[in-house]
Amino acid sequence: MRLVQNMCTIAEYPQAGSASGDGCSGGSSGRPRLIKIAVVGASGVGKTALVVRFLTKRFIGDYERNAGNLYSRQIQIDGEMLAIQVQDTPGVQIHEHSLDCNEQLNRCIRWADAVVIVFSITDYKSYELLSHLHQQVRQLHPGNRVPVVVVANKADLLHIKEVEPQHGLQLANMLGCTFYEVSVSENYNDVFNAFHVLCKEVSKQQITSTPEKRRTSLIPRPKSPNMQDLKRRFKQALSAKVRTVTSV
Ligand SMILES: Nc1nc2c(ncn2[C@@H]2O[C@H](COP(=O)(O)OP(=O)(O)OP(=O)(O)O)[C@@H](O)[C@H]2O)c(=O)[nH]1
Repeated sequence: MRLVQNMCTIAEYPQAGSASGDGCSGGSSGRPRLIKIAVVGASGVGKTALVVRFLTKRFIGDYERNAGNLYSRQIQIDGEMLAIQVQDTPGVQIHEHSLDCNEQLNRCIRWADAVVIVFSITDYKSYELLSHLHQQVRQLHPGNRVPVVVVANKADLLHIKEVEPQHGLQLANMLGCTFYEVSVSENYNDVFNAFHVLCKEVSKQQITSTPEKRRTSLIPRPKSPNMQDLKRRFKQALSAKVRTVTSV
């Protein structure tokens, strides 16, 4: 859902595509490194609430349907300032046993360095979407282990739960994802931790795959010139020249 109230603390970008596309700007240019995160899941599971909570620490319960907004924030991780962009996405649905993914959602997933898949413990259908969404992420990033975090939201509504949090954990483990059970409405720390862990993982990946690092690990360093050898060769060349001159 989209925020009804105007959030001036958050820089909002008009289009996901307008952001720097390499996912690793900054570094040598002095700008903070960029980490792009897409938040996906069924409608009404609390995606916007989660993003807003992470960005502003506040829980705002009044939303209208989300058209897909991009927000940004800078956070410090392990002493390094990182620019985080979070893409909120419209809710997805299952259509005849397969994911009803529109091009906008696919674009967001392709754009992202990491993905948060959200479901609500009060909505079994949103839980069923989890493995479909995970598969979609893997398909859109072939050969690339994009970090994925699974967030089970609305933990404060245990009395109307349709999914055992334990089942969410088991499925996330099976898919190789980190799992967080949170209540966006009641707890900021769990929300922050989920994003923090994700950012750390992406950051680690970016650092180990920067061109400079790759180049230095692949290309052997040229040997430093051996001065003794150079002197010997210079002497040889000189004496050959002297020999030629005296023979003339
Ligand atoms: N009780 C409770 N309500 C929550 C929590 N998180 C979100 N909500 C409520 O759930 C409703 C849906 O939240 P949104 O953040 O708009 O959900 P969404 O996934 O962005 O929805 P779409 O835009 O339709 O995709 C809102 O009324 C929120 O106030 C939570 O942790 N606990």
